Parts: sequence; structure tokens; C-alpha cells
Amino acid sequence: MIRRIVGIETEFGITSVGGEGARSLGPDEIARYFFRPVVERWRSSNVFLENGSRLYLDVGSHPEYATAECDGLEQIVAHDRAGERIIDDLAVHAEQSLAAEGIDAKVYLYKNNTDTAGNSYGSHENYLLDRSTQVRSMATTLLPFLVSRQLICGAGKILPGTPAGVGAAEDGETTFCFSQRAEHMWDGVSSATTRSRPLINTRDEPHADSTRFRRMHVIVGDSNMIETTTLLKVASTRLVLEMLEAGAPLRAMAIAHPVRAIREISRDLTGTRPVALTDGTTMTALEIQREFLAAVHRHLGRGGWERDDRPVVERCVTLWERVLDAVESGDHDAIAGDIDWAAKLRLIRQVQGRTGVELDHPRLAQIDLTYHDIRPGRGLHSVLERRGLVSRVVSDPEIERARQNAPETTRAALRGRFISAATAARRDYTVDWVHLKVADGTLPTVALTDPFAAEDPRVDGLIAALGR
Ligand SMILES: Nc1ncnc2c1ncn2[C@@H]1O[C@H](COP(=O)(O)OP(=O)(O)OP(=O)(O)O)[C@@H](O)[C@H]1O
Ligand SMILES: [Mg+2]
Repeated sequence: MIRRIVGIETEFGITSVGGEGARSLGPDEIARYFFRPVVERWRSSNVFLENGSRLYLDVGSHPEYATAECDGLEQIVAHDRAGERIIDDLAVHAEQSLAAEGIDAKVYLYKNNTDTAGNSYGSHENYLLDRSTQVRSMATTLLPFLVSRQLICGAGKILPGTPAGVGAAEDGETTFCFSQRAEHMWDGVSSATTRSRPLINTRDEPHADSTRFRRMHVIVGDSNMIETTTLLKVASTRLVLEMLEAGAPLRAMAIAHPVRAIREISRDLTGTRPVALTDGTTMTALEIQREFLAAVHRHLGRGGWERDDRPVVERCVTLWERVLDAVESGDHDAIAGDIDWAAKLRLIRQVQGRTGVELDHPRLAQIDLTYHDIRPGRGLHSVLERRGLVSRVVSDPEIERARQNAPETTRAALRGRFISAATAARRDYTVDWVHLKVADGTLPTVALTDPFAAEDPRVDGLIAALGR
């Protein structure tokens, strides 16, 4: 598949801290304040925006932003970041409405995957596949990649050594891990997301013509802050999918116990812990990643990914190599400007260097959390970014454009145009990933079953009819 639709869903952690003497608000209460402008405008807390994205409150109280369908690498990074800006605007608004009611509270939104109570919330990637792809058999080859991918795109986490079940290392030592999500995956491949937490979700809901397409739902990833980490996550996964579809020869590396492996790999920053394969041998995470990278080199050398964005892919492959070298040599600072876990680890080491505190010190837990605070100038990632200490993929104006406008190259463009036109014409509408519908039923519902089609005369007709 040459072009490929990708979308990223991000659930955010939300909390508030009251000022002096102020009562603290429960998560449900803050989420209500947070969604108030959305509910006022749409009478719902599950909406699609002009930029083609979906914004909603799922079970629990984690606001979720799902990007529009993107088919470009830089484009998906811009739309992922646009989500942060949209979520932060709502947080600022929530603080203002709280203040107007005499409640002095700051609202914090975290683009991370674990809270202090040991709960986990996701960042899901969606990749369009051809209908003919056999997801289960492909999974055997894909799982070793997904299990070891945290070396190149983990968000980093201090894993407390204290007992307390989920999220604690069994050896009792507090450790710094590659991944936020690794401790919370329970299954290799399955069709359920919530209960069994599989790495790959096979639920067959393509949001498209099901005779032509599948949507692969990957729920094993961390939410990323640094643009190059998001880029590398998506580009490397797309490259691997493309190779598997092309039948590129790959060494068999079937992991014996994927869930155990992902945790073991996460807890070993050297990347050298042996992981059991089904054939009785072992490989290390570094070796598995090197196999995939070598295969990618061969694939690109044989004319793979001959497209306009080839330079972006080459940038990713170079970075991929640098990250593996850094893990191997232990010189993590070499990639601290590019990869989230290394950026976070550098901040932690700096504080340890100044103060001598141990890894289990609350001050470092605070850094682990504040790294993901999305408020510009307050969150630690944002501070690093403003100082030019982390690399970028897109510019602020590009993020702003993605905040206002849907991707022009996919069906999201049609959704965006329809929502803007219906809003301007003051017509109520209902929209989902596939359908565009005027609520009063006077006009025909349009079903956009081809996610690649950015133009459609039926939508032109629908929009023209709106004003009449
Ligand atoms: N055909 C497709 N192929 C790949 N990605 C798609 C396709 N259609 C939509 N997407 C992307 O999939 C994501 C769907 O997000 P959404 O949160 O609605 O997920 P869901 O899995 O359908 O539902 P939920 O999260 O409510 O369980 C979006 O980011 C969207 O851009
Ligand atoms: Mg979702």
C-alpha cells in the first residue's frame, strides 16, 4: 500500500489543584468544566471539529482527541500537536469559568499514559490495511517490532519499586523504564481493548468500505511529546507494515510471551536482556530492532518508499539508527533532544546531579509527570522546546493550520468542509468517521467509504443545498 491512512487517538490525564483554601474538585467535576464550551456549542461531549478530528469524553474522565485521517508523516505530527493546543484552550477556558464562580483552581492536562493511582489510559494508533491482509498471521511478524519499539519511541517512566501490584517492578527496586504503557498490556492480539488490553486490536471496524479496507488498532504505544518521537513511531511502523505487505524477507522472531517480553524490555535500558522466542532461542531488544532496521535499509535500497516524502523517511531511518547506537553505547544524552524517554531521563539525571536524590524521590516523580503537562511554558517538554533543546518536525504556524483545517489529502477534508458550511448555515448536523448528515433529514446522508477520497461531488451538492 503506497498511501496509508493513519490516525492517532490520545487520552489525556486531567486534574486540578485548588488555590489557598479552595476545595479540590473531583476528576468528573473538572471534566465537566472542561467540556462545558463543547457541550454549549454542540449539546454533546462527543463531537467532530472543523479540522476533521473527534473530541470526546469516554468512560472515566479522560478527554480524548482523535486526529483526522492523515496520509502524510509530517501531517500526522502536526495534527497530533494541534490536539494539544485544542485541549489546552479548553483547559484555559475551564480555569476562567472556575474563577468566574469564585473557585481558584489550576487545571492540568497531561499527555501521558499513567496516573499516580496506577491507572493507565491510552494512545492508540490506527493504520489502514488492505482487506486482504491477514492480521493474525501478520501479527506474528509485527509483534516483535511492537514489543521492542519502545526503545525508539517510549515516553519513559520511573517505575516505583514498592509492592502494590500493577505498575510495580517485582524486584522492589525503583527503575527508569522506556515505556509508560508496557506495564499495562495484558494480551498479544485480541479484539477487545478495555478488558484484555492487547498490543494489537483486531476488532473489525474499518470506518470505511469493509470489502476493501481494514483498520489496525495498535494500543501498545505511549503518548509522545517530542515531534521527532511521534514521527519515528509512525514512520517506523508504516515502514514495517509496508515491508510485511510486500513480503520482504524477515528473520522469524516470534516472541514466546509478548506481554512478559514487553515489560522485561521496558525495564532494561541496556536493551540486552534476552527475550525468549517460540523456537527456544533468545534475542535481545536491540537485536530485534537491528533486524527490522536492516530490513528497512534493504527495502529502501530496493526502491521501497519512492515518494515525495522520501527525505522525511530517510531522516527517520537515520534517527532510528542513532537511537539504537545510543542504547547500545549507553550514551543516552546523544538522543535526549529527539526521543522522549531520553529527554526525560536527562532531566532526572540533572536534578539528581544537583541534589543527590534517589530515583524514588517525589521530586523526580514530579518531573516524570510535569514533562507531559501540555501548558506552553509550564510543561517541561514545552520548556525544552522553547529553549530549542528538542528537535521539531513542524512549525508553530503549521500546527496552527492543523488546528483550524482538516488534512487536504484525505476524506477528512470533506468532513471539515461540511462542518464549516453547516455551522455557517446554522444547520444541525451529525457526523462520524464515515457519515455526513444534516440532522433534520431533509437532505440525503453521504457515506464516505473511501478514506483516501478528498473530493466528492455528493458533498459539493450537500454543501450547496445547505444554504437553501
Ligand atoms: N479507515 C481508517 N484507517 C485508519 N485510521 C482511521 C480510519 N478511519 C478513521 N481512522 C482514524 O481512527 C481513529 C478513530 O478514533 P476513535 O477514537 O473514534 O476510535 P474508535 O476505535 O473507532 O473508537 P473508540 O475509541 O470510541 O473505541 C481516528 O484517529 C481516525 O483518524
Ligand atoms: Mg478512541
